[in-house]
Amino acid sequence: MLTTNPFDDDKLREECGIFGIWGAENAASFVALGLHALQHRGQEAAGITVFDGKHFHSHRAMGHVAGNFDRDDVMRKLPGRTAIGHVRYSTTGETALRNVQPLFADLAQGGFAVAHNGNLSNAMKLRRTLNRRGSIFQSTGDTEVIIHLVATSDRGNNLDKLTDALKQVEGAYSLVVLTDEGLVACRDPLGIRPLVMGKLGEATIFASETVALDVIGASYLRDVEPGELVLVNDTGIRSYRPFEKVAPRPCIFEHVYFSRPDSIAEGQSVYEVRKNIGAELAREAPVEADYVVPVPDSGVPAALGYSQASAIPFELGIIRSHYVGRTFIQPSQEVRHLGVKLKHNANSALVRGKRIVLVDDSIVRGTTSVKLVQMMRDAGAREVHMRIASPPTTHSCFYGVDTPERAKLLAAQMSVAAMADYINADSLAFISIEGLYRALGEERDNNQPQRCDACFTGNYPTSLTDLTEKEGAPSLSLVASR
Ligand SMILES: O=P(O)(O)OC[C@H]1O[C@H](OP(=O)(O)OP(=O)(O)O)[C@H](O)[C@@H]1O
Ligand SMILES: NC(=O)CC[C@H](N)C(=O)O
Ligand code: SF4
Ligand SMILES: [Mg+2]
Repeated sequence: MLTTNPFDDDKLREECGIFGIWGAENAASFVALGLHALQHRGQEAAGITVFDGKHFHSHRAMGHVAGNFDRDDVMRKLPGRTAIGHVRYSTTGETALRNVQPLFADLAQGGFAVAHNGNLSNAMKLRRTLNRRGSIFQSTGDTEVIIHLVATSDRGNNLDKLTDALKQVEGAYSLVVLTDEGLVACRDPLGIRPLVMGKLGEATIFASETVALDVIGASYLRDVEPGELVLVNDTGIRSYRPFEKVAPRPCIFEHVYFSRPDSIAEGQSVYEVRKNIGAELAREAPVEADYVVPVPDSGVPAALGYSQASAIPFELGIIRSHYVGRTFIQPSQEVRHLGVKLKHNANSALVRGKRIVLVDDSIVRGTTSVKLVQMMRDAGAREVHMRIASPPTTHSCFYGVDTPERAKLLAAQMSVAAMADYINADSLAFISIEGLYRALGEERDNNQPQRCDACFTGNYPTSLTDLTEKEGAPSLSLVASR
């Protein structure tokens, strides 16, 4: 079967970025710019769908936004005042053109286009049911089940059909949906993935992160609320809350790694939070050293915070090449190792003879840490201490981040002491889950955590129907397995 299941996938990637705009001439150009600012969220493929008042037009392509949506011949074919777009890292369904979003279908009531950030944890089950009822899928991903549920809904208009569909899915979704009734933006009831709303003149904009508003000079209005559907069309902007209200569980990893540091996430500067995490880490896991060295780029703000709180000078002991993509997207373990070497190099003149604290945001497989600790030693560092600005990543994500299966997560296999040995560091420490919440200005409620932190705790905020069916085990075993 060509359909891939997220739990079979061995690659480590990020998530997706979405963007939608209503009411601007050449809407597609704004989407292209917005997607460019969201490129860090997905580098496999990109797509834009526009509605010109009569017809829908789409262009979807493998690769980056630049190189596809900076071409006149492509942009000329995307006319209209309303558009949505997507940058993709696959979580369900292979990296192939048929899975590139926005997905589009001509339904009985008209065209329907959707762009999705997140992952549905019961997509495989829904797909099997829909298949049995005669649905013919064009893609192998999770998102298309939403289209089939809309297509087969007996409700009246697109908004009601969409609501009906979303009540049947489980997991994480931030969506922008385009129909001839308007542009709809929505977040799942737990608000696991982000989605913000902005304004540029008369135009209304939705984007995964505020950096996508900045790039086009739009102002931030507010977050789309968990469980909210916002419909924008020529009659105005209307908000709907069709789901039973539950306590939100936004993804805590957005603050640690995924979002760009210049974004404002849930009202907080991502950069400031990362510095706070570094400062908490310095308090929780101090060490005597000569320099605090960040693992660029993502470790930089936390390292600054660590340095400021510990009064150990911040220095660039590792220089990163800007011409190498993320290590994430390399297909094999061998190439991934090579990727890390290509990407980072020691600043030997600085680190020789020094005691170094290396600060990174996370350890997933350990590939980066093993390489960089050795790189510091080869460059003559006297001691190498590793500090990580998140708790040990012990569990996989099923909500739109492509972490590897549990068995491949270093922290799922060994203790912190064993990990220190494995990466050959003089010491290794991770921030505690409580410290991470403190950096966000909160105290973790252990009975009802304020956020999704499942990759660190195993406390998944939804059922994981597909995983449970695959493993034949109740998902509660995961919840209790911390
Ligand atoms: O333990 P590992 O399996 O090596 O994964 C963890 C590393 O991967 C990410 O960095 P990456 O280099 O992919 O991207 P970045 O440039 O955004 O930091 C993350 O920031 C860690 O450095
Ligand atoms: N990373 C994501 O948000 C991916 C969206 C969707 N699940 C896909 O695989 O295309
Ligand atoms: S499992 Fe981790 S990465 Fe996934 S949504 Fe929860 S906190 Fe975020
Ligand atoms: Mg990194």
